Amino acid sequence: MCDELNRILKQRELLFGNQQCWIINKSNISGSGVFTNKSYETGEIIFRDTPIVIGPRSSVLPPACVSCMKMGVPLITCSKGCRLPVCNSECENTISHERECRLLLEFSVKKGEFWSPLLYRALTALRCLLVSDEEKKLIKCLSANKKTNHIEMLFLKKELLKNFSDEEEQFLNLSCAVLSGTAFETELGEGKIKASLRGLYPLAGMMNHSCVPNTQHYFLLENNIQTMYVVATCPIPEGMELTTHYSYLFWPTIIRRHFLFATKQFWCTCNRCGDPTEFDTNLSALECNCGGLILPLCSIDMKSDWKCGSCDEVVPASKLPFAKPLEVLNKSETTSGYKMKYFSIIEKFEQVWSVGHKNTPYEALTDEELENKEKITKELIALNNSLKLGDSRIKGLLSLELYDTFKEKINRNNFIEDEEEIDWVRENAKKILNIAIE
Ligand SMILES: C[S@@+](CC[C@H](N)C(=O)[O-])C[C@H]1O[C@@H](n2cnc3c(N)ncnc32)[C@H](O)[C@@H]1O
Repeated sequence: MCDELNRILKQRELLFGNQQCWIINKSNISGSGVFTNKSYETGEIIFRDTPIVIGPRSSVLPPACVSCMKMGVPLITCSKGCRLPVCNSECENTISHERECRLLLEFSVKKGEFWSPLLYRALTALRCLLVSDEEKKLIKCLSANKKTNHIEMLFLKKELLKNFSDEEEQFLNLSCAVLSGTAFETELGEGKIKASLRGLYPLAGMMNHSCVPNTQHYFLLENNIQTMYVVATCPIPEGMELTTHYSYLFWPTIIRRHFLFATKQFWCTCNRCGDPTEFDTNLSALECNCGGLILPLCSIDMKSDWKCGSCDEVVPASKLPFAKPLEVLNKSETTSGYKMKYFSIIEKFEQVWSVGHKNTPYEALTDEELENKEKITKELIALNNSLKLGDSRIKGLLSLELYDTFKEKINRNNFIEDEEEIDWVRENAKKILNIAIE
């Protein structure tokens, strides 16, 4: 399997002019993974990847033109009867749309006056039928979600009158499972109005998950291809496995692990998940009535007791507020009366993203509010560092917020403790986010 993958991926890479500095090998984390062939510095690009297919996500989201993927423009129904939304006749006549349009017509799309949201949501899976034979082989090598009964198949069957052949049906089912197991979310569009898409990036899709990943990625539209760049977030020695993350990294262990299980069907056992204190950040802790912190005795055993580090109170798993951990995400107070320390972290993030923006622009802030924004932004950057997340995207965004806070302080001639820090923070944001900053 690794040999076949290396061969096809290498050929693909040459097609896009990259130089191979990675290899697919057996992984100690799970199955196969991507390994480096040389060492990398923080911020260095490791590889570029291009999607086998890209298109709408299967969930309910505002639609975009299926050709140019523009959102927020009036959409019309393709006049040839495929019932997909396009924004004008030019988009209706692109080569890529004509191919999928023809395919849909071959399967006899049910008649209808308007474009079909169901076909729109199933389109990315359907596009898998149109890829080259070599790319079909690649799809067959990628990790598939174990779930069956894919919603896209239901949508297609509802909107098409003709049946798929057994071979087509099997490949479509597999494509749905691979999309759900391996696709990356991405956005296309200008300004704030962006279409939410998913793309099957075969090399990046071979990277295993870690809650302390050593890479992050960003997308650039190059020659009309939504290209993914995978970058080192810390120094990576030659031969090391490259890891990415499939869950939000500031969630506490119990939530990350349940999320990974719900979406990708595995229980993560990385170093961070195995450490009840999450590298001394206590991000997972519950606040005890005595003022101490309650932590799991074994953080990778979902049946483990939890214990307060100050008063030694033991909370059995059955009394924990996590009967349904993912529901905890929507509540600030947990049902059993214990508050999660994590909620104070969410509050801080919310403050950082809102103060200085929208209803409270920088000019309207009091000096005290400005100081507070600086303080909590620095706290969150420190938390990023304690969690060993290196030059993560969040650190880049936080650095940008801190830089804007410093700029406002300079405008006001307010005291700045460490003037060199301003340049350092600006350079950090620039480097991590790959953007120009004045
Ligand atoms: C995108 S694939 C990664 C490549 C995969 N290892 C392979 O051999 O095809 C994702 C799947 O790999 C496995 N996986 C990834 N990271 C993992 C981890 N940290 N622990 C356990 N399994 C993991 C899970 O089965 C997951 O659904």
